[in-house]
Amino acid sequence: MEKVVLVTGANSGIGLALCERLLSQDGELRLCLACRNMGRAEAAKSALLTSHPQARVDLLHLDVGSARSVLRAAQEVKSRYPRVDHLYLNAGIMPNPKVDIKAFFKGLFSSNVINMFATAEGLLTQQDHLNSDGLQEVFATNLFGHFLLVRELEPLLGQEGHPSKVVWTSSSNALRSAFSLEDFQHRSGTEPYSSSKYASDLVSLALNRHHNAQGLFSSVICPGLVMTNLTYGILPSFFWSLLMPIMWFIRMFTNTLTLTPYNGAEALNWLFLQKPESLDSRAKYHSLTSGLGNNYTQPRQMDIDDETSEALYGKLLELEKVVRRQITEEAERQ
Ligand SMILES: NC(=O)C1=CN([C@@H]2O[C@H](COP(=O)(O)OP(=O)(O)OC[C@H]3O[C@@H](n4cnc5c(N)ncnc54)[C@H](OP(=O)(O)O)[C@@H]3O)[C@@H](O)[C@H]2O)C=CC1
Ligand SMILES: CC(C)CCC[C@@H](C)[C@H]1CC[C@H]2C3=C(CC[C@]12C)[C@@]1(C)CCC(=O)C[C@@H]1CC3
Repeated sequence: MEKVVLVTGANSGIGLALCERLLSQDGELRLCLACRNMGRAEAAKSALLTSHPQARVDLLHLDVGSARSVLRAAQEVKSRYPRVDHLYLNAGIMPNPKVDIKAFFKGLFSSNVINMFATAEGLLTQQDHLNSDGLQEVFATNLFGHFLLVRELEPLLGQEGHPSKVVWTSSSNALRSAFSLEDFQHRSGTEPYSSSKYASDLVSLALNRHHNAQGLFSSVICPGLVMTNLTYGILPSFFWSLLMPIMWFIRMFTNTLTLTPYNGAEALNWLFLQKPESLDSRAKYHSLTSGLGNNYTQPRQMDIDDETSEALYGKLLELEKVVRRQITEEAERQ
């Protein structure tokens, strides 16, 4: 049977580049683009079919920021496919980003300049709000919706003799300093993006602990700094044009400025080819691009521990119960 691959946030940026690369790799794939905007999903499908006319590309309506939409989409997946071989949890948002310009110029002339361009530590804040489920939107989109999707699709992930891979698009901006177990939705801070990405690193570790035996293997990747809708939302394009020469120069000293979605998808594509049992649960797989433009993937140990990972996993299971109850009660009232 052909491999089934589902990609969230597949209609643009790194997700779309991954789809292109996967189809070039394996013409037999059954590729499912899971997107919230069906117009953009159709456009992405047409683009993929232009370069791969024989490809089997399906669309799935999925808003990962809405628990109801996740449950509905998961039902649809179960009715369409007997199993899911690769589940790419790639959709993500960074709403209302603000750059601390003073910190940037201070960092630019310090020994921390490379780390600053790689992680954005101390540079970026966002303004978040509650979504219709009463959850913080960044947490709900980047983390919880994906967690719920994995929970719902468990019967399709890792069947007898067929291990499945779950891959989270995390970030180098996943920082322990932005995350707190007591405030795992990041209600009170100003770095919800960083917190949600750190949480995805923790959840991936917990999924491996709980589900490797059943054949579900979870990994996290960092695509590097890539020019996409997400990054264009951080600064006006005029600023990006000014910054580009600096970024090309910095690329001589650090390999994390991958810049194009194709390069950024390197680690996602690399993981597709690996035996799941050979992967390291505690490593983040980084897409890197050398000064000469060569792409490669490198594992780097994450700053995570079992205790925090297990505690967060427990809290997410609790929250899942609450959200499911809420949805059932609302359905009964209608
Ligand atoms: N660009 C970068 O430098 C980096 C990006 N990342 C991560 O890479 C991932 C992909 O982002 P990138 O390609 O850069 O940015 P894009 O904005 O191009 O892609 C994000 C994708 O996620 C989708 N999406 C957002 N919210 C939802 C939702 N509620 N339900 C379903 N889909 C949704 C978007 O759909 P729509 O078109 O409808 O908005 C879009 O397809 C994200 O997780 C991001 O955090 C990590 C590190 C660096
Ligand atoms: C104010 C300006 C003249 C220059 C600001 C530069 C910053 C916009 C960038 C420096 C490091 C970048 C970075 C990201 C966004 C843009 C920067 C902050 C990310 C946070 C984008 C999303 C990620 O997940 C990781 C990236 C790390 C580096």
